[in-house]
Amino acid sequence: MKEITCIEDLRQVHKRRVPKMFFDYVDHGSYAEETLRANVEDLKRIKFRQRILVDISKRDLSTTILGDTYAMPLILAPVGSTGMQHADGEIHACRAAQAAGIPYTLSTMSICSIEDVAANVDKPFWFQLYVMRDRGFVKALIERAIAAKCSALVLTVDLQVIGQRHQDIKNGMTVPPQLFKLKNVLDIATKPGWVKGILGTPRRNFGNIAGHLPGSKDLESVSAWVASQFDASLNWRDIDWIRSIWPGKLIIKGILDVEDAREAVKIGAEALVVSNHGGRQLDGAPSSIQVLPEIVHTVGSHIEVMFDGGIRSGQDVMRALALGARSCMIGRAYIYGLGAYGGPGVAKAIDIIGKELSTTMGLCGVNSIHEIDEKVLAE
Ligand SMILES: Cc1cc2nc3c(=O)[nH]c(=O)nc-3n(C[C@H](O)[C@H](O)[C@H](O)COP(=O)(O)O)c2cc1C
Ligand SMILES: CCCCC(=O)C(=O)O
Repeated sequence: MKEITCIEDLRQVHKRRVPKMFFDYVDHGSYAEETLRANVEDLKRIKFRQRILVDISKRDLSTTILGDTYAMPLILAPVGSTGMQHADGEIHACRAAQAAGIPYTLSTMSICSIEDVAANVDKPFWFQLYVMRDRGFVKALIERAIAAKCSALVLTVDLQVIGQRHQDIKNGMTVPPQLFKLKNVLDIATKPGWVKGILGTPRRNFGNIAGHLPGSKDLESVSAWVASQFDASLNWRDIDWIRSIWPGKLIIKGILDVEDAREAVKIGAEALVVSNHGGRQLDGAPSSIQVLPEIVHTVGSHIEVMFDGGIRSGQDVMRALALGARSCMIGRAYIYGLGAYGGPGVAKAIDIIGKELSTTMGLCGVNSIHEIDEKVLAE
């Protein structure tokens, strides 16, 4: 891994080592991918203000997230099917996050279940909830997260219907995935390391939602499956119900609009994540960074504002913090590391971003996270 110097290097190795259908699932976005591209490009356009001859010998990346102290303002985002990128991927990613001193969020759509992860890590992790039609099942999921001592509930609110990902349809990324489609068989045959890993674990199907998957002989497109299982009627009034079951910290993920941010404050969420789901849902939505300043300006003193979308470097984290985010989630950046090298690859991704952030702070003349504001940006 010595020659891996940036997240793009991890992406290239991921692409070589993991079957195309799973790499594409990560790398792509919905429809024409305008929002996916805008996330990355709009971040890159933001320029820093270099400052010199400031004592930057004692830089400290530590910060608090929802009152707990972490090594840096970085969170591993919930990513569905992580365990198909690398065997037991969720356990490896969670361990890497905990070793680096940052939070890990387990998706409802994970391969390793809440209980699998809890049994294999030392500290609490966060749980991301998708609200399905079967409310008894949703209640049971929340109760499982409580039993596993999850320390925050991340309620994702931007996927009541799924934005189409063209590549997934072409690749046979159905529920379950069509591994035996001829072009996938030919491709998978060239990825022996991945095959060995996956055959070596019993965890190869969605671990949290057994009973809500198509029968063994049925195949459903992801959109048909989401339409049959997810609750499109979910609305603000349901949050009280979730609150009545979940006693802990609640984070609303998937906010792009100031009015919605105000609602999140009104219902008493502890945090919100400014997010367009990594350009995988509403194509044509603004980039996350475009809407961040106004949301922070409006609700930032009432609720903790987190950010995700397009972060591929520590420079990008600095840009989001400069525009008012308190912390950033990364999705693809750590999954590229996982697909490339498993747990050590996730550790590498976190390390790369942390070092880039530290250097960027130094070159902007800043020593601590709470000093970062728009003064680190060029006019
Ligand atoms: C492959 C993949 C799967 C995802 N699955 C979920 C999920 O299950 N739940 C969720 O809330 N967000 C999910 N997301 C969105 C991420 O949590 C996050 O918002 C997004 O990846 C941030 O953008 P970035 O990848 O540019 O960092 C997924 C993202 C990717 C790339
Ligand atoms: C059915 C949702 C799958 C996970 C997800 O959120 C995503 O692929 O973006």
